[in-house]
Amino acid sequence: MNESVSLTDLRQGVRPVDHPAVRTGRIGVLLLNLGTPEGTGYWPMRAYLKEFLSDRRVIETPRLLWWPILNLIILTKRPGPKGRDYASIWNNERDEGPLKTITRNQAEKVAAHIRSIAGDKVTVDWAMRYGKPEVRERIQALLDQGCDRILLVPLYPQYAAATSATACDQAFRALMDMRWQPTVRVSPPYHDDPVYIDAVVASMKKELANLTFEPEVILVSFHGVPKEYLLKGDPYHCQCVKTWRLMREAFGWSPDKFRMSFQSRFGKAEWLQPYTDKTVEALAKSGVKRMAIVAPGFSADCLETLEELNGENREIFMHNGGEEFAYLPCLNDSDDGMRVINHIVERELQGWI
Ligand SMILES: C=CC1=C(C)c2cc3[nH]c(cc4nc(cc5[nH]c(cc1n2)c(C)c5CCC(=O)O)C(CCC(=O)O)=C4C)c(C)c3C=C
Ligand SMILES: [Fe+2]
Ligand SMILES: [Fe+2]
Repeated sequence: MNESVSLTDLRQGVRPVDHPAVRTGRIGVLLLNLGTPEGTGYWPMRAYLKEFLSDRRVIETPRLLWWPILNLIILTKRPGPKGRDYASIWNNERDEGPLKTITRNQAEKVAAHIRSIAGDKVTVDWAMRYGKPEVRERIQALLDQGCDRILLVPLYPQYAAATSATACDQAFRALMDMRWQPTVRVSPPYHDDPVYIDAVVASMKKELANLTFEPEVILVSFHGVPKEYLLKGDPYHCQCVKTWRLMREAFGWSPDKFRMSFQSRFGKAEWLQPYTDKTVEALAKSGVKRMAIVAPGFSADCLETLEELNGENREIFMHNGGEEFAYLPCLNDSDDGMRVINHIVERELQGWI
């Protein structure tokens, strides 16, 4: 080793001749979301569903049982109809799913915010657990820019093993091969953070004020998971209930007017209840004529909100006697939404910037 290089030289980028060049000293922030197919045709849909539904954090069924169900049934039958659903919400201008467009916008806005408070030493990027941009590739890009500290930000207010944990697994899998790993922080779930609750409530109030009718019922719908995951100790259910309770208290509505439910059931097993579609149908059949639905568990609008809630559930409501239905959008990259993500990133970077 060349011992003639002083500490000052090292700080200025001078290195002993036998040392490899390494860039250090920067901080990376990586926003993580779920992912979306690369296209709406059969093959991109199949590739997306295969990656998603092969994840053991998502499907906990023993592999020997799951493999034939996935490969022989689901990956044959599901890509076609689901591709058509995606086509109905696709961002044709950018040729991508809305989840991707919105997550990119969120990352750009966080980058501008962090630059305004910390200058130029932080790089903000984004990645998807399934599909592109890949987590491994974006972590490498941060390292290439000299980020030796990385903050991972799973964009899920409520923690679930099937979402937050698997996003982090993917990041840690990338780090597994590295000799010189960056220092890593993970931001916590924010289901009861007052900044998040205030933002969701403020955004809903603005949307409600623009409606031409006053809903008799507001339904707060969260993505479901199999009930078994709750029984095995996943905190997701309780975090959803707490979010709903805090929102309800902020609105001052009673639990029969401000309801909660779980959507997107998949397969035959029991999922968290009450189910959104059954709740919407029951509300309409019980004589409710005007309702609004909101999905605060999604940080960005996507298939599950734009097509399932604003499409399928609207139809269920109208078909069963409902007259007015409003879907209230997710926080997305709105000012209210960015207040939440900026707050989390700024707080979790403390001590680094
Ligand atoms: C089958 C198991 C699934 C579990 C468990 C699950 C949990 C879960 N998912 C989200 C958020 C999203 N899911 C989205 C789509 C989607 N989800 C599943 C299955 C499970 N999700 C599938 C198969 C799909 C693809 C569409 C379909 O074939 O039905 C999306 C939308 C992505 C997009 O591109 O728009 C989101 C977001 C959460 C939050 C969650 C558990 C807490
Ligand atoms: Fe899902
Ligand atoms: Fe619970």
